[in-house]
Amino acid sequence: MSGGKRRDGGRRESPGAGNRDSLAGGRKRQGGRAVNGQANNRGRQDRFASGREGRSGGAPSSLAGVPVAVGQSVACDIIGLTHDGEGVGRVEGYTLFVRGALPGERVRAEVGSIGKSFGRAWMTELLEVGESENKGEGEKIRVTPPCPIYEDCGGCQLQHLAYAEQLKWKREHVVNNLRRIGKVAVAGAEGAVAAGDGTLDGRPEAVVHPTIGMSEPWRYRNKAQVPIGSAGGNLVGGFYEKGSHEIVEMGACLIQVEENEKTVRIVKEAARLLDIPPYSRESGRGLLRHVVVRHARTTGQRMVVLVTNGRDIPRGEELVALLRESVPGIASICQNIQTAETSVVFGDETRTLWGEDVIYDEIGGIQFAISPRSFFQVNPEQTVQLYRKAVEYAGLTGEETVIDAYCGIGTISLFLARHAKRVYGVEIIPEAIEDARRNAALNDIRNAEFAVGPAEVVMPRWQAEGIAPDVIVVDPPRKGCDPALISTMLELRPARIVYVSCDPATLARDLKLLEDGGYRTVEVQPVDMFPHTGHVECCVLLVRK
Ligand SMILES: C[S@@+](CC[C@H](N)C(=O)[O-])C[C@H]1O[C@@H](n2cnc3c(N)ncnc32)[C@H](O)[C@@H]1O
Repeated sequence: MSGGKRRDGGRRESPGAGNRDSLAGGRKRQGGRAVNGQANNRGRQDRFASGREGRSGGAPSSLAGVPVAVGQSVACDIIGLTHDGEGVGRVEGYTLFVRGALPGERVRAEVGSIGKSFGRAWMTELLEVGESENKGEGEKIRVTPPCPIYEDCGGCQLQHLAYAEQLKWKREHVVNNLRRIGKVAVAGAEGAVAAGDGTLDGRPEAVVHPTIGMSEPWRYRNKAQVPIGSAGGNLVGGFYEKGSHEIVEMGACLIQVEENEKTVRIVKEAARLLDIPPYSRESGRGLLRHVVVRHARTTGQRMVVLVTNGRDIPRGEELVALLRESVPGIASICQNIQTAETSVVFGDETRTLWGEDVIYDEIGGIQFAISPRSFFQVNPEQTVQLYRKAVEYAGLTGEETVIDAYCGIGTISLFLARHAKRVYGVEIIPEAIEDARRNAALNDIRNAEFAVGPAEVVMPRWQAEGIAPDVIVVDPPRKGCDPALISTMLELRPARIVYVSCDPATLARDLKLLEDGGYRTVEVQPVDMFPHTGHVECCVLLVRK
């Protein structure tokens, strides 16, 4: 498989890489090395033009009171990093988000767009390298991204940041959100008064532990969701270019398990061979929209889901036969029908074209059946760490009643059930609850029961039925918990709440509500479920005051 297309005709230098002395000894001159080719800059400028804040084409290139203009080359100090991996720069007090720059560096950047409160730019030269607090031999902040398509692909944001620094940054990102949005008293937080007795500004401190990372942070994803389109009349499938909906052909993805890479390649080749028309976002025509593949690490089973813009697949039987013949370990071939003009991947209807309607995997000694649309954590190695932490924070003795809200296919519920008297799981996707029930039976777990529906509706019903949980576990999607659910949790008054979150900002917002409602944040464990991306997962323990 070929690598993705490059705009700059080759791998861009990763400035600072290899300059060990300078990292240990603070800032050093780099001699103004150029890092971006002109062609690439133009591509970036196009993308900036579509940004919300400011314009690079058509609109004014300067604004009253803004110290930089579009197209201007400026030197700036980088003082932070956004979760999109952009360096936060300052020019005369004005904020510039600088793509490619890292905290502690001084860079030259070309301004792509400006607005009243901030602008966007891309780094053209590294002027001074940053300083690492990890001063071990050979440790660097900036490293050369190993992925050949990193600069163009929107999937990873932090490959140019050394892995140890990523873990450190993720913890800081969590701390900052808890402090700024959640007003949580975090041990070691700036601006608060630590009394040295475990209190901060008179409040007990929450401890945010170092991020649990991976020893080998590559090839971890067990699920690939690949958009399909066409380029030059050919079917392509790969990734959305950074900041756009243009689909670029991709051969390799270094955070995917190789099995998924191979499965996707076979599906694309088969679709080309059989002339299955790719979907076009612009016209709304064509058939194949997405190829979703999963690989179960412990059983080796593979699943293919063809997301199509309609029910009929021309030469569908031949396609299934080709996949059965060519994909090792294939256990399930499904079709999901999505005809809406939307960026939502799955439609409501899924049917099995061949094999089982699920594949099976195992985490921490528990078996799980996984359906095409069910949520299943994508990094199995780190999932064990996360779930063990959730069980530890739940502090179970075997006598407790536990509610697991947003339970998916019952993963956390079944981990908890081994240590609790009774577990109630609730989840909005019916197939996921079917899986959860099947999974409980598969593992002979009889003290867990599951309900379908919005957690914010089902929990008050349980409350009315007299279910009184000792512990509530929540693991909501990125938008966090529904306010009605938080209110019910506060009324139910469990001794402990364990909050598993994939978004530190919404987590912090919800912790504030829970703290205001009588709970105290005790411990926060960040877990790196998604190395090289800006995402971080957290497991949080709250206790009733
Ligand atoms: C981050 S996943 C967690 C799943 C599960 N705890 C796990 O670890 O596999 C969030 C889950 O919440 C479900 N969900 C989203 N909104 C919901 C709601 N209002 N009520 C119940 N479940 C919801 C999603 O379908 C998804 O399965």
